[in-house]
Amino acid sequence: MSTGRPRIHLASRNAKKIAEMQRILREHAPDLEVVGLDDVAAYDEPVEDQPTFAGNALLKARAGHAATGLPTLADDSGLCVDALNGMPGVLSARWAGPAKDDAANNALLLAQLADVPEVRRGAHFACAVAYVDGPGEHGQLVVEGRMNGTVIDELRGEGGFGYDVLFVADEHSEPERTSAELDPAEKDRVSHRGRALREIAPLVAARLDGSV
Ligand SMILES: O=P(O)(O)OP(=O)(O)OP(=O)(O)OC[C@H]1O[C@@H](n2cnc3c(O)ncnc32)[C@H](O)[C@@H]1O
Ligand SMILES: [Mg+2]
Repeated sequence: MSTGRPRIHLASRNAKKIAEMQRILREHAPDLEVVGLDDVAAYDEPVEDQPTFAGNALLKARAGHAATGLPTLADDSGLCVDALNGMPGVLSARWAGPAKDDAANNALLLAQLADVPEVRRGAHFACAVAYVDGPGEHGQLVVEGRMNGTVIDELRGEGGFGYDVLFVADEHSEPERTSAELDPAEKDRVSHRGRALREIAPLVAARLDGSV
């Protein structure tokens, strides 16, 4: 049922990512009514085959907009590890195989970094958020956010998702807490996703308002 509020489609299959996106959007664009992939008719979702986060986020947002006719937001994100030349990067979700299993991904990353000393365990999370509401370049917006930190050598914490149990953001290194040990609001404040969504939320709100 329509609430009269501007509606936006969030094209993601990752429930925990969606929860983060919704809570950040709620704070920074409270008027938006968000609908998820489960609320719209099924459509062929694209293969995420682009070399960049921005490229994949745009693929997902374009496909979502084409299928639903709704303004669509999509996030593509991942962990880029210095000692692995930026991998897993855009391959983060499927690092240990097509099952997209967080525990298997973390176990593989830990094994790959087993001999890497702490001083060389730098990494960052990257997030591109794409918004599409029409054809061509002027029907789209893309922003990017980043969170710098370190990959530790054990799993710690119960919150968050994905690689959060292995990652200590620079802002939370003293005392050391992984992203999975932070309150949701603490993670959002420093996270790649929080930064990208806080940048795009007012731009999206203005476009939905018709003021740009
Ligand atoms: O593509 P959608 O349907 O949105 O869902 P997905 O889980 O496949 O999402 P991505 O393709 O963007 O892959 C992102 C992966 O990167 C990791 N990741 C991204 N953001 C993260 C975060 O905030 N904390 C921990 N891991 C994260 C995690 O493994 C995700 O599955
Ligand atoms: Mg994906």
